[in-house]
This record gives sequence, C-alpha cells and structure tokens, in this order.
Amino acid sequence: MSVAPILEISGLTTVFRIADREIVAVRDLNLTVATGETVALVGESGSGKSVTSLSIMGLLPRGVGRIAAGTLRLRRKTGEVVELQSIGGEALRRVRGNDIGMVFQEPLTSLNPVYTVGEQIAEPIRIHSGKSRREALADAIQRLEDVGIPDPRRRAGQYPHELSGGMRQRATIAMALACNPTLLIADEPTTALDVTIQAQILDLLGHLQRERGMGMLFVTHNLGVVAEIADRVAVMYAGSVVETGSVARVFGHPRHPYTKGLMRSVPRLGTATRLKEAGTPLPTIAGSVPSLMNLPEGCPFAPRCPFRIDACSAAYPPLVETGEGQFSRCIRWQEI
Ligand SMILES: Nc1ncnc2c1ncn2[C@@H]1O[C@H](COP(=O)(O)OP(=O)(O)OP(=O)(O)O)[C@@H](O)[C@H]1O
Repeated sequence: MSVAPILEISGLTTVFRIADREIVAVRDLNLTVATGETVALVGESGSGKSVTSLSIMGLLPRGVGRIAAGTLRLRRKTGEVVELQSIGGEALRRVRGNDIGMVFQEPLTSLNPVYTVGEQIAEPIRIHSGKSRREALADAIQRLEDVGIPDPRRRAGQYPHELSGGMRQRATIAMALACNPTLLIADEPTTALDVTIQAQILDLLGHLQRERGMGMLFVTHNLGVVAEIADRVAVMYAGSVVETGSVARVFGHPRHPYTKGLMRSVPRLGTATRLKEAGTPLPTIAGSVPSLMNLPEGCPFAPRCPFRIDACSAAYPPLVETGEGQFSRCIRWQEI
C-alpha cells in the first residue's frame, strides 16, 4: 500500500533489566502501518508482541523496560509527526487515547470498576477535546451505539461488572475510539472471550477499521485471526520479526522456515483462505522457543530449523526483501 504511514517503526530494540542482566525482548524491529490498513503481529507466547505494542504506547514498566534503540514515528491527527520514543510524559499522554486508541485482552483491566461505563468513555473525550461533561457523555452514548451496544443510554449508566464479557469488550472498544484515533492498537482483543463472541468482536473491529479508515495494529497468537482481519503480517520469533509481507504472500509462499513450519503444522492447510476457515491458534513446532536470557548465537530459530547450516549460527541474519514487499530474516530464503 502506498498510502503515507501513520506509524513507522525503524530499528526498535526494547530491553528489560532482570536481576543484574539486560534481556533484549524486541530486536531491530521495522514495521509500518498505513491509513486504512490492518497489520497483524503474530507469534508464540513470549515472542515480543506485547512488548512491541507497549513500546509504541510508552507503557513499558518503568525502571524495568526501556527502548534502547530505534525510532517510532507517529503521524498525529493534526498531521504533525512525533517521535514517540523521545517525547515523554505529558506529550505522550496527549497522543495516547487521542491519536492512538488501545484495546487489550482483558476488558476488566482497561475498565475502572468504580466508574460507570459512560463516565469512563466520556473522560478521554473531555480531556482531549475540552468538551463539557454533558457533551462528552452524549458523545460517549453515541460511541456505545457505534460499537453495537443496545440501549446505550441505559448501559452508559451501568458499572463494568453489570455488563457481559462481550459487552465489556465492546465498551473498551468504544473507549478506545472515543477521540476518533487514526491508529488502533488491539492486543489479543478476542483471546479472553468465548468463541462466538470472539467472531463478533473481530467483525466489529474490522468494520470499524474500514468505516473510519483507521490504521490498525493487531496483536495475536492466532493465525486464523490474522487471515481473517489483516492486510499485512509480521511474524515474530524470540523478539525478532522473522518474516513480513502481505498476508497472501506470507501465508501462500512463506520464505522463512519458522513461518513455513507454522503453516505446515496446521492440518490440511496452506493458504490464507483455508487458515481462515480453520481459525486455529498457533500450532506447535518441534523444540521450544529459546529463553531470551539465553539466546543462541546468530539466528534464534537455528536450533529448531530443518534448513540450518553452520553459517546460521555465525551471525544474526538481516531482513532481506524476497519480492513483492515480502521480507525474510533467513539466509536460505531462496531455498524455502
Ligand atoms: N515486565 C517485564 N519484566 C521483565 N521481562 C519482561 C516483562 N514483560 C515482558 N518481558 C520479557 O519480554 C518477553 C516478551 O514478552 P511479550 O509479552 O512481548 O510476549 P508476547 O509475544 O506478547 O507473548 P504473550 O502472547 O504471552 O503475551 C517475555 O518473554 C519476557 O522475557
């Protein structure tokens, strides 16, 4: 897609201090999200997906996690471009909730139990737009309607515990969209929900993204969900993006042994369309993900890789373009 990016991440490296050591949770990550496109970040547990979204939002645990390198450029609603890694405190709060909306896995962690749903959605509207309490509440009720909550006026007066899990997630989506952000970050937004509700929330997010022309960064461990919702995908392994490109290219013609392994382990599947039908979580590959405390030299996937040669352990492989906007972090991509 040739539309100007809303988010442009170059060389992001995020580290955590654990005891007296630093571990690299995200290494040299490049990612763009353009207006009107959905980019999925997919990988197994611990691959660095959430650390990437926390890095973007400036929500890394203070004193423990930090961005060690890279730039994260965000084009604000006003057209101004800011570098998220270097603006702090107040400036970041102006961006968060205003230019970037966020939806997390567990709605109860985003919703405050002691305020009504309406008050919580109205709050960011008041802060970012300067509207009166009454006007902001009217907007909040409209947002609840936008996300398909029936009887939104009554729901706005209720507390989070009075809503079902699916309704609560709709309410957090309403809150994320309260200020009409241009970028939505959804981190495992359907994982904690029942399967039928998952499908509804996914449909809702897809619908809202298209209707509003937002960019969406969608974090998931589920390949079926990626096939369903995303235009492009970045596959993460042990803190690195190992392959990226359009969903059709990456799932149809994987150029990294890890992606290929994932595709092969989904029974009878090979294409994005079939994956969509399956809706399966990430399948397993023989061996286990290395600990970030103890990453192998060179390519982190090498110990599990059927294509491994000595050169793989000699140096960390660069991300190379394999054609049509697809990139692979494998020195043997041509043979895969
Ligand atoms: N608060 C923290 N303190 C120390 N290390 C952390 C912290 N959060 C994350 N990490 C490190 O970063 C790694 C990547 O975590 P991350 O949450 O991004 O994984 P993920 O791909 O989102 O997995 P999951 O799907 O399980 O959330 C973890 O394995 C851990 O080593």
